Parts: sequence; C-alpha cells; structure tokens
Amino acid sequence: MVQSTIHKFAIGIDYGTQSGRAVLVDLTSGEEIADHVTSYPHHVIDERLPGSDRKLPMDWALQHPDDYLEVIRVSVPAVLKVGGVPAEDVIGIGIDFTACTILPVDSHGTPLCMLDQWKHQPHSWVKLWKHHAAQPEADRLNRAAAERGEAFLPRYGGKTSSEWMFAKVWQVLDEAPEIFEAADRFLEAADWTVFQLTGRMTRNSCTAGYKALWHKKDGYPNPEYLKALDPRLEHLASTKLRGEVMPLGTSAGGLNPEMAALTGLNPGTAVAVGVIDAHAAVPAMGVVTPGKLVMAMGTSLCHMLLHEEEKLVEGMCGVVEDGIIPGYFGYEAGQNAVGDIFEWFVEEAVPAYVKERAESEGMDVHPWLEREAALYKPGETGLVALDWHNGSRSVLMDTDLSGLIIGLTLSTKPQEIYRALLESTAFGTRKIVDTFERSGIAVDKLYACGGLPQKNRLLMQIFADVTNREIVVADSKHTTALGAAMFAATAAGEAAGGYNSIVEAAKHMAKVKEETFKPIPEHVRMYEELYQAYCELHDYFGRGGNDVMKRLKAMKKL
Ligand SMILES: Nc1ncnc2c1ncn2[C@@H]1O[C@H](COP(=O)(O)OP(=O)(O)O)[C@@H](O)[C@H]1O
Ligand SMILES: O=C(CO)[C@@H](O)[C@@H](O)COP(=O)(O)O
Repeated sequence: MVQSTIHKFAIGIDYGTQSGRAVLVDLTSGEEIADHVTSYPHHVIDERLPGSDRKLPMDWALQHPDDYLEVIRVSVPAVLKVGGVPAEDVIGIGIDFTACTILPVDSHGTPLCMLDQWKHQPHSWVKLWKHHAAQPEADRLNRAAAERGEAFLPRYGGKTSSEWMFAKVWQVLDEAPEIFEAADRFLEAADWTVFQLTGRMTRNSCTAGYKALWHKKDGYPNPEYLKALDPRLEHLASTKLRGEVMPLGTSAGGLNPEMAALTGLNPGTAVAVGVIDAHAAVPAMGVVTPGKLVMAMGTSLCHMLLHEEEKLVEGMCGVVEDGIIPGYFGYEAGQNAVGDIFEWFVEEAVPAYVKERAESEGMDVHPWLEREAALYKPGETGLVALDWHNGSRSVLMDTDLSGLIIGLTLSTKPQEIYRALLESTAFGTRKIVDTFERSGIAVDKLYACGGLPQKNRLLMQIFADVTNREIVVADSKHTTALGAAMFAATAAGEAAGGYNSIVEAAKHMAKVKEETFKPIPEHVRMYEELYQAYCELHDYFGRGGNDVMKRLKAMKKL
C-alpha cells in the first residue's frame, strides 16, 4: 500500500492499435504503481463489420468506440484496486491515442455506428489511423493544394496523408454522403473519449495540428481551397470540425459523475486534453530540448524531434508550433509499418518447421528468429528489403507503395529474411534522420520507447549501427501512458499536487535506462554500403521513375 498522504497520483490511459492500458503513476517519482491492459473486444475491424457478412474493401481499418469505454470500465478500476490508492489522491487523468483515428458523431456526441439507422454503413464507424482507403482523396487534396500554393502544404513535407482527417472525411463524403450529412461533427477518437469523461467537447491542438492541418495562427485550411475540392466541403472547418482547440497540458474539464461512478474516481478529477500516443512519449523520456529524436517503436514507428525554428523537411508528417513541448516546433516523421512487417512475416510467411523448432525450444517465433538472425553479420544474408509493406509514410508519403526483398536465392533461410526486414526498417529510419539533418535539424541521439525496444535487442543494435547513433531506451513499461499521466499532472496543476508545466513534470517523472545501444564501428561501415543499395531501390521504385508498384496495386484492387 502506497503512502497516499505524501504522494499524489495520476492515471494515464494509452489507446493503442489493438488494446488500451491504464497506468497509475506516482507524480513525485514517475513510478508506475499499477497497470492494466484491456484488449479491444472487437479488435481491428478490417474484414467485416460486427454482425455482418459484408466484406470490407481493401485498405479499410475500423474500430468500435465502445472498446474505448471498455478500457475505462475495466482498466481504470483495476489499477485503482491494485494500487490501493484512495480516489482523492488521484488528481488527474490523461489519455493518449493513436491518430488520426476519427469518427462521425450526432449532435449528442453519439457515434453514428452506435445508432440502428447507420450501424450497417461502414462509413459510420471509427476509421483507425491505418485505414488507408482514402489515398485517392489524399492525392486529389495534395494536387489541389500544390496547384494553389496553399501555405499549409510545406508544413506537412509537401504531401498530406491518406491517414489524416481531411482525406478520411472526404472519403466519407465521396462514398457515403448520407453519413457526411448525418454527422454533426467528425472527432478524433482522443477527443471523443475525453468528451465521454467530461461531457465537454473540445479538440486537442496535437491531433488538430498534426492530423487536421490546423495551425495556431492560420487555423484550418481556408474555405476557398476546401470549396475547390468539393463545394460541400467549403464550411467543413466551421461546421463539422468546429470546437475549441486547446493546448496540450490543459484541462478539458472535470470527470463527470457517471464516469466517476463507473471508475471509482472522484467527480471533478481533472481530465487533460488528449494527446497523440507517440507525442506523449517525448516528455516521458525526458526529451524537452532539440537534437534528440524520439522513436515510438511498435506496430508503426513515429519519430519526434524538437527545434527552435520552423523548417521545411521533405516528407515529414508535420511541424507544429508547441505541438509537443511549448516553446518549440515539434516535428513528426514516421514509418507506417515496423512491428507490423515482422508480424506479417511470422504470421503469414514463416514455414511450419520454424514454428515447430521454436516451440520445441519453448520459445516464441520472434525471439527464435532473432537469435538465429543474430548469427549473421551485416551483409552476410545478401538481402536488402524495402520497408513498404504498409506503404510509405516517410519522405515519399505514399500508401500505394509495397514491400520488396531482393537477393533471394534457393538457399535463403527464413531468419535471413527476418534480418533483412529488421534492417529495412532501420534503413527507413536512417532516411528520416538524413533528411532532417539535410534540412538543418540536428539529430544527435536517438531515444527509443514502445514495445519493440523491450522485445528485440538485435533490432535495436541494427538501428544503432545503421544510423551510427547511440540509442537511449525508455525505462518504463508504458512510456506513452506515463506521458499521458504527466499531461494529466500538468492539467491538474501545482496547487493540486501536480506540475505547472510539462517540462517540470518531465524533470521529476521521466525515466530512461542506464544501458544504451552504441554503434559498432565495423557494422556501421558495412551498413553504409547496404544503405546505398536501399537508397537505390527506394528512389527507383518510389520517386516516380518506375510505377510498377502502383500498377500491381491497381490490378490487385480489380
Ligand atoms: N520479439 C519481437 N520482435 C519484433 N517484433 C515484435 C516482437 N514481438 C512482437 N513484435 C511486434 O511488435 C508489435 C507490437 O508492438 P507494441 O509496441 O507492443 O504495440 P503497439 O504498437 O500496438 O503499441 C507487433 O506488430 C508485433 O508483431
Ligand atoms: O500515427 C501515429 C502518431 O502520429 C500513431 O498513432 C500510429 O502510428 C499508431 O501507433 P502505434 O504503432 O499503434 O503505437
């Protein structure tokens, strides 16, 4: 039992792709007192809607909003019980979420997919961040913005993504105008969940800035541009995207009585505005100044970096003033599949004998492949792969691109392919690091968090060798949830026992391990050569000289 008379606590809730987790955190030390994970009962909906036989089209990825509430119903009381902390000592709740994960709601904030009238229409459901079926809309949006010289476009590296708010909303309008009409608003799932907790509908500056093209001074893209896309979009910003955009670390309101009863927390407990999962990890690793690239490594990989100036960086996801830490421009870049590529290989491509051998040694397939792959030196597999199995969110920003492995022979072993896939994701990060540096934004050190640094040491060593940079690793089981709890402490404020700024919270609560991954000079040299091969393939297939991947994808759709 914790000495609750001395300490105050906050709860961070991290909404990931497959599950949500709550973590009870001691605000004095950042110690994670208790954690609980709830897997989403409906998983990622990418085949059929619940209770329906109708197959969803390719590139769709939906979620059920009630799964988010299930995390609150189950995980929050669980951490309170295990932590043995009285409700009055929990001064704040903060949530971080995948993004851009959006849903249409009616005027009461009820998701349209929860209404009988609309539940059979796929467009009424939550579109998960990795719903990529809005690529045609993203292409049209980018073309029009480039032709009109829209000021927002350079801030997003010259291209906006099919994952983001405008492309997704436009897809709804294109394919289901009745849902577009019925939607009183389109909300980020982060904001909808905060609304459930508080009864107050706000928007957070982080998802608005990185995913909905919102700018602190300019606001959303102008109505003339939106009208040029489709006249029905002209007033989108002031209608279906309306709502006060609030800065990170502020309070969206107090916990409402129903949610207090459901969770066991006190009504009125401060609820912080939501934050993107990856961005929450930055202060949680103690990164509050430039030069340190934070990598949230899991299903996908998000790269976050701070800088004093706004610079234009090819293919970056976005730069937002105060987007992560007040006083700095926060940059985000990313790879939309990392763990997902390894999972694809293990689930879909590994031969049965590998699974049998791993099982006979009492091991999971991933660690078995890792151990075998570690027996090779850089280059010894003779393979190079492109990490585009889920498209490219990096400098090319194109979700129509696909994966590639070259160098296969009749003697290629599964562990060699696994190693090549690990390496391909490190090359993808190297491309991002080089692009930042070329744009005058220093990357001195890497900071890794998320599931992968805990799971795969070989991967981390390869990242250090390929980027020739030391990697600091988070010392937290749930770094993003810790970050969310830090924003909660800031929303509650110093008077309540929290902090007055996220920088102050980071000073006391951030945690990294002492052991780091350091580049091995011999490997660095070898990878320099392999990286050149990666770049040749990257430019050949990705820079427009050769459109074979797009042609293959078009055929597949037919
Ligand atoms: N030992 C491993 N090596 C490499 N990848 C792994 C390993 N174990 C799991 N993965 C991958 O890690 C990803 C999950 O990462 P995690 O950070 O836990 O989740 P999330 O991204 O949903 O927050 C999955 O894509 C899974 O395939
Ligand atoms: O896109 C972002 C952040 O901008 C992430 O929310 C998205 O890649 C999902 O992250 P996870 O890989 O599930 O941690």
